[in-house]
Parts: sequence; C-alpha cells; structure tokens
Amino acid sequence: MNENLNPENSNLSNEDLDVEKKLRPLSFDDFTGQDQAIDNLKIFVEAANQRNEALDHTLFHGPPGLGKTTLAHILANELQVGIKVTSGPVLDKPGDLAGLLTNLEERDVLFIDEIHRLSPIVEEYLYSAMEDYKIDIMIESGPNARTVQINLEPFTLIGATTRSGLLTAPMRARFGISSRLHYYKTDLLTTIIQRSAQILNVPISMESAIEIAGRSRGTPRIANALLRRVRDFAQIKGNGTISIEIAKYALKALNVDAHGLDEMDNKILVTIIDKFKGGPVGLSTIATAVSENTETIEEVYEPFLIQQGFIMRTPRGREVTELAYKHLGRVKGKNHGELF
Ligand SMILES: Nc1ncnc2c1ncn2[C@@H]1O[C@H](COP(=O)(O)OP(=O)(O)OP(=O)(O)O)[C@@H](O)[C@H]1O
Ligand SMILES: [Mg+2]
Repeated sequence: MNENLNPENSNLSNEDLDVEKKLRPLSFDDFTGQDQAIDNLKIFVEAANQRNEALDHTLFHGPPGLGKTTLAHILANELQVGIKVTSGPVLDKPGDLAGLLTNLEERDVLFIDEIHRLSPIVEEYLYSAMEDYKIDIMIESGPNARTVQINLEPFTLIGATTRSGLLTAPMRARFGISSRLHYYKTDLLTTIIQRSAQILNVPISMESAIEIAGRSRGTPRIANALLRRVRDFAQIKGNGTISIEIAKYALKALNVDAHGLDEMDNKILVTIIDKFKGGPVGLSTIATAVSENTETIEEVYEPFLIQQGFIMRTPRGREVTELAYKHLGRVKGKNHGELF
C-alpha cells in the first residue's frame, strides 16, 4: 500500500507520515464520530460477513481529512480481507486496472482514491468489473488481436472523493453504499486529540485539547497536525506537558486562526465583503474572483463556512453574516447589501 498516492500527504515529512499512520484508527471502535454512517456500515459489514459475500461497492465522499481513507482500511479490517490501494490519476491505462483486478482474492477490497479523476476509458472498463465481476482483456496485437473475457473474484470497490459532483452518473449508480462524511463538532475532535495524545505519549490538559479542537476546522487531520506541532512547543518551551498556556502560546506562534479557518476560507469571506458588498453573490462569481473552481468552493470550502455560520445561502446567492464581519474585524457598510 502506498500512502504517497494521496496528494494530501505529499507535503508531510516522513516523520509526520509515520505518526499519521500510528494515529489512524484501525477498527470501528477506534473511530470517533460519523455515527450514522458508522452504524449503517456496521450492519452492512456484519451482513456481508454472515453471508460470506463481498460487501457492496462503497463510496465515501466529503471534504479532505475527515476519514475517507481511514474508513476504507477499517472496512477491509472488519471484513477481514486484503486491500489494494490506488488512485484515479495513477490508473491511466485499462491494463493497470486489469492487473489490480485480476490479483484480487475473494471479497478483497480495491480502494480507489480520488475516483472522480479516473480517465473515461478506465472508468468504462471498471463498469463491467463492478457489475458482473468480469473484464475483457486484449491479447496479442495486430491482425491476431482479440479479446478474452476473464472472470474476477467477487470484490468490493471502495471509492473516495472530495468532489462527488464531478462523478459521472453511471459511476455513482454502481455504488450500492454511499456515505457522506461531515465536519466534526469540537467535542468529537477533543476526543480524537486526547486519543492521539495518548498514542503519542504526551500529557495534555482537557482545556488544551478543547482549545486545539476548536481551531481544527472540524477536521481530524488538522487536529492531529496541530497536536504534533503543539507537542513540539511543549517539549522545547515547556516541560513536555501540553498545558493551556503552552497550547495558546503555540497556536499563536503557528498563526492559527481563532476559528480554524484556513487561507482560502478567509479569502472567500474577504472577497465577498470587499468586492461584492457582502453579497448576495453567485457561487461561480466568487469562484472566479478567488481563482478556484466552482465545485471545489461548493464541496470543500462552503460547507464549513456555512456550518460555522459565516456564510448563508439565499435564493439570490451567497451572503456573509455578521459573524464574518466580526471575525475579520470589518464594519458592515451603511448601504451594503441594502436597497435604501
Ligand atoms: N473519526 C476519526 N477518528 C480518529 N481519527 C481520525 C478520524 N478520521 C480521521 N482521522 C485521522 O485523520 C487523518 C486523516 O484522515 P483520512 O486520511 O482518512 O482523511 P480523508 O478523508 O481520506 O482525506 P483526503 O480527502 O485528503 O484523502 C487520519 O490519519 C486519521 O488519523
Ligand atoms: Mg484520503
């Protein structure tokens, strides 16, 4: 399994990658939050195990760092089967996919990350594999070229995507199970941070765990990354324990936003306020103004900003709230957004 296939991991140092692996939950019981999705998955897994069948093909979608890859591995563990890992951009030839598929054992999991980035040829090739556990392989070339059909073992395809809007309808329809992951509330992130601190063997006060959780953008990956950095401060500037003083000092030094907003989140808010008088403004107009594509704004950034109460969706477009003005230290202009 090659974790580096995940571009989200590419900016982590080797040490961080090792730590990230250690912190990754391995079973349903280790996994915090996403209760509804987990409760359903437990049933589907148990039923598949009882019948000794492959689990239905499963799609995980939602913003980065919420646990899609983690859940793919957990499913394989809970099904007690092997897992092969690849990603959409890496699979550029049907031949590569055929190699992976023919090597799967009965009930194994094939995990395809960034499944919205499969090439159309590979995607089409996947359809018959998913539906009938069969693929056509081209043998020989030139005048002797012919295709033979190969039967595959029943397997489970697990797809993950941050951009479900970019999945084609035929692809989406082939997943029997589809699970959307949501941002985590502060209390769940606090639990995740406490668990991670225990694994990393670093003492942390409850208050500090809550403080870090509140600035983690609802995202376990960010919570763990902040914990690692705060741990460094505790080790060098303190006595190794993460007290609330050390946590606050470190978060300030790291320039972490009080609400956990990242650069793009803030850019979106500032743009709506400065260029569009606070809104309402259409999504694609915002996207152009911040040089990002519309689907990414809609699927990756906007859900968090809405959940946190910085943006409202109105019939006429997106509008920032009082909270956004306050957060950015702006004063709402007298006539902004009003007719009279
Ligand atoms: N529910 C959870 N409980 C504890 N830790 C979690 C949970 N979800 C995620 N994590 C931690 O967050 C890290 C990131 O999760 P993961 O890699 O599964 O996210 P992802 O949804 O696949 O992100 P991406 O879209 O960027 O691939 C994991 O290494 C894991 O340690
Ligand atoms: Mg992932």
